[in-house]
Amino acid sequence: MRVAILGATGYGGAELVRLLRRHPEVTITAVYGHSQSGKPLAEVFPHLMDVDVEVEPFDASDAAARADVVFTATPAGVSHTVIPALLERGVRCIDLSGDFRLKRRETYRQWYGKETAEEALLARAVYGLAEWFADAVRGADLVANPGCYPTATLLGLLPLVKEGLVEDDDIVVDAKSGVSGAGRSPGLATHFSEVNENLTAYKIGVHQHIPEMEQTVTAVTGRAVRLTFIPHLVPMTRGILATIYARAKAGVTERHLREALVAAYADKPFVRVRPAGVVPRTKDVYGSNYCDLNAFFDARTGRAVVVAVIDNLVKGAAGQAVQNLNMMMGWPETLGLDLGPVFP
Ligand SMILES: NC(=O)C1=CN([C@@H]2O[C@H](COP(=O)(O)OP(=O)(O)OC[C@H]3O[C@@H](n4cnc5c(N)ncnc54)[C@H](OP(=O)(O)O)[C@@H]3O)[C@@H](O)[C@H]2O)C=CC1
Ligand SMILES: CC(=O)N[C@@H](CCC(=O)OP(=O)(O)O)C(=O)O
Repeated sequence: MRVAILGATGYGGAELVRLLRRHPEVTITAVYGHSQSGKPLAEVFPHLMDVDVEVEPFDASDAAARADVVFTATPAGVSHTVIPALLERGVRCIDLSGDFRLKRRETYRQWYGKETAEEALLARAVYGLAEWFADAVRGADLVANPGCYPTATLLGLLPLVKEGLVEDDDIVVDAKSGVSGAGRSPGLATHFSEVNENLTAYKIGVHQHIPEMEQTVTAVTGRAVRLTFIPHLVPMTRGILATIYARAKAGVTERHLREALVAAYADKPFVRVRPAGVVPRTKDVYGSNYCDLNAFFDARTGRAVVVAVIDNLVKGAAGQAVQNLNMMMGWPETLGLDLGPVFP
């Protein structure tokens, strides 16, 4: 299978190269960039020095001639301008950005402050939360790979709301991300001396992942929900930890909560429900496609608590995108993703 990557000079794109070059069914036939076109990829990323490809300017006809599948790992507002031309030429697409995740154009406009695709194309896109929408992903020609925060949050939350173990009206998600979640472009918000030994909440109540999470809870439960979601920037490179709080329904105990997680992910190779009482940590999944989860019950306040961790660049981006490719192609879900976590 011939694949091309647009945005290969970014963190998500580089991580796709790292994973796909070892994938037994895949050949990377082209990598496209933006401002760094013309350079060898190894010059942009010395850790990929044995990958002998040059970064090229993107052209849809060229990509369609050279690839069966194109991954787009571009900033918000870009992929919706290139994917229609690829689909018209019969190329299947997996988009790592937010452009095709929300079903309503107006919602995207409101939360991203940009334009995106026509609603017919948004309807055609399958939301690639692989553990929950496998059947739809199998037949898809356009997959919207989930956001990093929604991946961790939804994997933890969906089993509880689906089984009706918690009230829908008071869900709070407190999430922390490493700085690579902000991408490679330098900026004041990610400047070492301002991030190091610092901890900050940001985009309180206005983060663009809020409608994605709400839309997906509704898709699974049929019920409208409003989530409080507060992201934080943590002075580490990779990793997301989401702590989800919700009022448990009467009679619900930690055993019920954990049983719901175990049942939801019994045959899912990348979700690991930890033994009772064990708190997942970001280093337990670093560099891997795992999401580690556990549920707890705060009996004093009646709150269910779920802790979920992922590597934002793997399960939160490139790893989940490869998982989606495997499912689209009917290959084993784990192909090319046998990555043990790096510890410590
Ligand atoms: N980082 C993460 O943990 C996650 C990221 N995502 C999403 O994935 C996408 C990529 O993220 P990430 O890799 O972190 O971002 P980066 O900023 O690291 O990389 C963005 C890439 O897109 C290219 N690019 C920038 N502008 C344009 C343009 N106008 N047209 C074509 N290409 C362009 C950049 O090229 P150049 O070299 O010129 O800058 C670079 O290759 C984003 O939408 C992000 O929100 C999703 C989940 C997790
Ligand atoms: C730490 C950090 O800044 N994280 C980014 C993650 C954004 C992202 O991945 O964007 P989309 O999924 O919407 O494309 C943020 O919070 O905006």
